[in-house]
Amino acid sequence: MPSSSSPTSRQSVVVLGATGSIGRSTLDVIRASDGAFVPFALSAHGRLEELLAAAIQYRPRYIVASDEALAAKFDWSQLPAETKLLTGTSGLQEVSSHQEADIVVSAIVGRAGLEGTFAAIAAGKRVALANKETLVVAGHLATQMAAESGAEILPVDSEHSAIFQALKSGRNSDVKRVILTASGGPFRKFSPEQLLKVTAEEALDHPTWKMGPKITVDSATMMNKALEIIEAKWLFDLSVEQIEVVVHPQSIVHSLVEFVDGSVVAQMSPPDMRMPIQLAMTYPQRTECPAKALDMTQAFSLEFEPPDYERFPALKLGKEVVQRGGTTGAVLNAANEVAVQRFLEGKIRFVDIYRVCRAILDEHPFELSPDLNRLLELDAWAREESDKWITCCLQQAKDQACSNT
Ligand SMILES: NC(=O)C1=CN([C@@H]2O[C@H](COP(=O)(O)OP(=O)(O)OC[C@H]3O[C@@H](n4cnc5c(N)ncnc54)[C@H](OP(=O)(O)O)[C@@H]3O)[C@@H](O)[C@H]2O)C=CC1
Ligand SMILES: CC(=O)[C@@H](O)[C@H](O)COP(=O)(O)O
Ligand SMILES: [Mn+2]
Repeated sequence: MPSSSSPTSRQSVVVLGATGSIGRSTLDVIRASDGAFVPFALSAHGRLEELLAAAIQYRPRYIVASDEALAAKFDWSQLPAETKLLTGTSGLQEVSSHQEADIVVSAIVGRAGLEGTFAAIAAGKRVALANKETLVVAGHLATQMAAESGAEILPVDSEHSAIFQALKSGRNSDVKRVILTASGGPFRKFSPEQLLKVTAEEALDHPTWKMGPKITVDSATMMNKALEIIEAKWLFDLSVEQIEVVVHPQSIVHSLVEFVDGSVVAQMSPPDMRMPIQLAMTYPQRTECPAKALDMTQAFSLEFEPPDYERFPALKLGKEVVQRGGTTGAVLNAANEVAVQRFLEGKIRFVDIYRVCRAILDEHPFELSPDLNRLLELDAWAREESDKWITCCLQQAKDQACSNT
């Protein structure tokens, strides 16, 4: 069979978060697939004009406007007759578990991605998972449910896609460790003093990837790599000792796997998410991709350096959460989502993002075996506590106590 062959039958694709960075790249992949993939349902939250335009272009069976209040005010008169409008979380769940949906691309950002992803897992779908927060918050429940339902969780996150590919070189029992690459973000070379003053605009200027604002700030704090350590644990059933991080500023080597014989297998491609998105959809097949391949006729260099845990303390939280488990992932994720948002609003400093996460993790009522309801309760609790902590810190800053630390 030629390597550029398309999947044998048409696959109906649900794109949760179709208006985001991953969502738009997914639509590119679908467009380039020559009909091998067809959009079955598309969701959006705030960008309803874009959702409507996509409905007119792709004529999916469903669109989901997840913000019910916004959806109620929007003019849907141009919606094609064959496309049905659903709203809210129940709409996300309905399309993700629909019997005619083959693949669910989970590309909503943050905890908001959980309900749709869990519905897809429960229904036994192929889940092309970009929403790493599902595994950070509830990795033990998601993987257990997938084992029961027969759902396949295929990584979209570039590092995890690389590990998934490199693991094919040997037996899982012969893996010594996986090494996640990190770009180091825009502040890789900044001093602690410089980090005190960085702006949201600077944090949003990622050196190698164009992504949504939340993950871009996570890359700048290196919280993204902490979340990816947790994600790797659940995707590949690894112990904390088996996960390492190396800084690789070019974002060409997407990650590496070291086997017990000392051989290290890496996956390389230019930084373009369409490649891992497509692979998660076509696997085990590989097909031609709209993303460019590496040009090995040109000179280029690859650098690697150890991460600096002092300047980027958020990175330590990944291993801590893998070690402690239980409720820590849900609490860390919620505190981080709030802190990133407040940083983007100019309410707290860049360095305060870690401080909020540390404080809320330390004060939370730890439990070892929470169910999903309890995790979502703690998510809400951690959001409230994070905002209280920030308010208190801002109050103290007025007396210099916060800004001098
Ligand atoms: N971008 C990337 O290259 C990578 C992203 N990821 C992960 O993929 C996920 C998406 O990231 P990215 O595409 O960058 O993010 P974006 O911010 O670009 O897009 C987020 C998407 O989620 C939707 N959304 C936002 N809030 C809600 C909500 N409360 N309920 C339902 N939908 C909502 C948005 O809708 P709308 O725009 O209409 O408001 C949008 O479609 C994240 O989990 C991220 O960590 C992982 C690896 C790489
Ligand atoms: C594209 C992707 O997978 C992102 O998660 C990316 O890795 C972020 O870059 P950092 O390595 O800077 O976190
Ligand atoms: Mn990544």
